[in-house]
Amino acid sequence: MPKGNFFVPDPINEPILSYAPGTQDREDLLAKYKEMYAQQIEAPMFIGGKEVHTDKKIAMTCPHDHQHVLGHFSEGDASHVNEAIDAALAVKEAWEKMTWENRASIFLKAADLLAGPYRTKINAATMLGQGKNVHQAEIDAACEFIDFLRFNASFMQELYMQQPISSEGVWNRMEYRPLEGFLFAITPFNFTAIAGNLPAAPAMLGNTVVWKPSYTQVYSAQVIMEVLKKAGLPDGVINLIYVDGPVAGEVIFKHPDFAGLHFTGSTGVFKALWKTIGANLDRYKTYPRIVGETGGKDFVVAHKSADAKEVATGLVRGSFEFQGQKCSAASRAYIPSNIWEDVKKYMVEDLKSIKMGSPEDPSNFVNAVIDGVAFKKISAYIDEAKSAKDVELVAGGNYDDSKGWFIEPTVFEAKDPMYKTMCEEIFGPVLTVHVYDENKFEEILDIVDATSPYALTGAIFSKDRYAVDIATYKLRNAAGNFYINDKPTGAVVGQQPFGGARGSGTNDKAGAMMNLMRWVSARTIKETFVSPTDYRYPFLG
Ligand SMILES: NC(=O)c1ccc[n+]([C@@H]2O[C@H](COP(=O)([O-])OP(=O)(O)OC[C@H]3O[C@@H](n4cnc5c(N)ncnc54)[C@H](O)[C@@H]3O)[C@@H](O)[C@H]2O)c1
Ligand SMILES: N[C@@H](CCC=O)C(=O)O
Repeated sequence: MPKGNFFVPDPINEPILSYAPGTQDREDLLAKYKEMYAQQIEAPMFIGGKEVHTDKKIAMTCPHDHQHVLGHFSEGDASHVNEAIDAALAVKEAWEKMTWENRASIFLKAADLLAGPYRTKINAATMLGQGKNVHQAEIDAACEFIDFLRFNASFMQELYMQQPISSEGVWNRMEYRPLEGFLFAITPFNFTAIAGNLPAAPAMLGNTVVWKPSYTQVYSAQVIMEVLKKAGLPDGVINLIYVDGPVAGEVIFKHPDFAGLHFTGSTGVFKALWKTIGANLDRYKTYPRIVGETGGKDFVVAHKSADAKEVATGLVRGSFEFQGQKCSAASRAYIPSNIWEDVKKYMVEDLKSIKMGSPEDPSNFVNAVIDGVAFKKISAYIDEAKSAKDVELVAGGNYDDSKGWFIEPTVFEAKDPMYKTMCEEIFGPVLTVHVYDENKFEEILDIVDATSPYALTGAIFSKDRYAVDIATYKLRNAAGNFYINDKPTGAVVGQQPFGGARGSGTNDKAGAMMNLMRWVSARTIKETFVSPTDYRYPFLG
């Protein structure tokens, strides 16, 4: 047992490597990419101590080269879900008894493995399987994931230090127990860091987890599991299953030991899961914790005092990095009439210079969208907008799925601020701009606030401080992450804790102590040093 108050190393954000031409880092990463491209892997599920292969093999392909197979993963069924739950419950007691510093140490080691020997592998896997360019892979799969692990260890320590006061003769203590039961982590395709963090954060606090990633993120999920095992994570603490969502849900949400859901994905799926959990409430031993970070329809509003070049740059990066497949991506913009022509000119110039293609060529700013389903959905929005009345195509608008799922960064101008692509989450490289009368700033803020059911991210560009102040107040419920004179993407762990409200989620802020608090159930312990031996009140004599 520990004899000392231990402190984890102070976390600092993992430095982002530049991968500039001529650097060794770039050479190493591209060599790893080529090596992995040429391989074929067989990806098993990880249940308890076992690598589980099944007869049902599903191909993993590259978004930019959809006929190229990276390997196959084994799909499981309800029996594997049950095995994963049993494995999680079997090791629960041993894992929650492990001292917190030993749990922390495993995840800190995983962070160092990712920062060092596994950096190229996790980045290359994310480029190949999810279609990220070098920079987007680096800020996600390496840096953000490393930050989640290191900062969460520090937040865990801080959480444990929150203790009640004690009065004379008494020692009050707060014990942060893991939840009673197992947790279910369901993760999206678009961020390797989120996929890793959703099972890792509750596990760090002593919980055991069943983790179901998106089928289009399995390739990098394998690397995550490899790293966690290499770091010493005991078997059964995180059980990785490749099972269809509804099949997994059918087993998990009926299980009496289901204790919590850590979800990131679309709003529709999250609402359906919440309803299922509600309908099964009487089956559970405890009230399950439900954390979900979901969709967005993220905005950029410019004031008439804004700098047109800054706005255009914020829009190009905020809307089109990773093909707009960020929950935070700018997808609706409100530009005042006095600067629109300049903003348009700069954006069109930038978009003409943008190259689209394979992530293997780091000069390709834009790569392919994730899969055929996304391609069809996004291109249908584009086709509809192209033929809509009062909607003008400003840039892009073409797409091609002959080799990969490529869609040009596309900008529309809509006269109606409530036009469909101003309101609905498209989750692709499509930005719609509404140009407003430069003297109707406050009116446009009301429209921004009322347009969408989401409230994830948003930005105001302005040189006028009164305008910044008004927007910050009027849009206080319209975004969980609000940016002043910056694009609405790229939150950094420890700096901009991330999450939205309204239809965008429970806003438990990934990468903050707030999130960790959802994975513990506190027990208050009062110890009296000298117990009373007379029931009578002293003043009664
Ligand atoms: N707010 C955030 O922090 C955040 C971050 C990343 C992505 N997102 C959102 O995620 C979405 C994109 O990711 P996606 O396409 O992977 O989302 P998705 O909702 O399609 O899938 C997310 C996960 O849910 C699973 N799933 C789907 N239906 C299920 C069911 N019935 N039962 C159980 N599991 C089920 C999927 O297999 C996947 O693992 C966008 O809406 C985006 O805004 C939000
Ligand atoms: N945290 C990321 C978005 C995650 C969702 O896809 C950002 O801030 O851009």
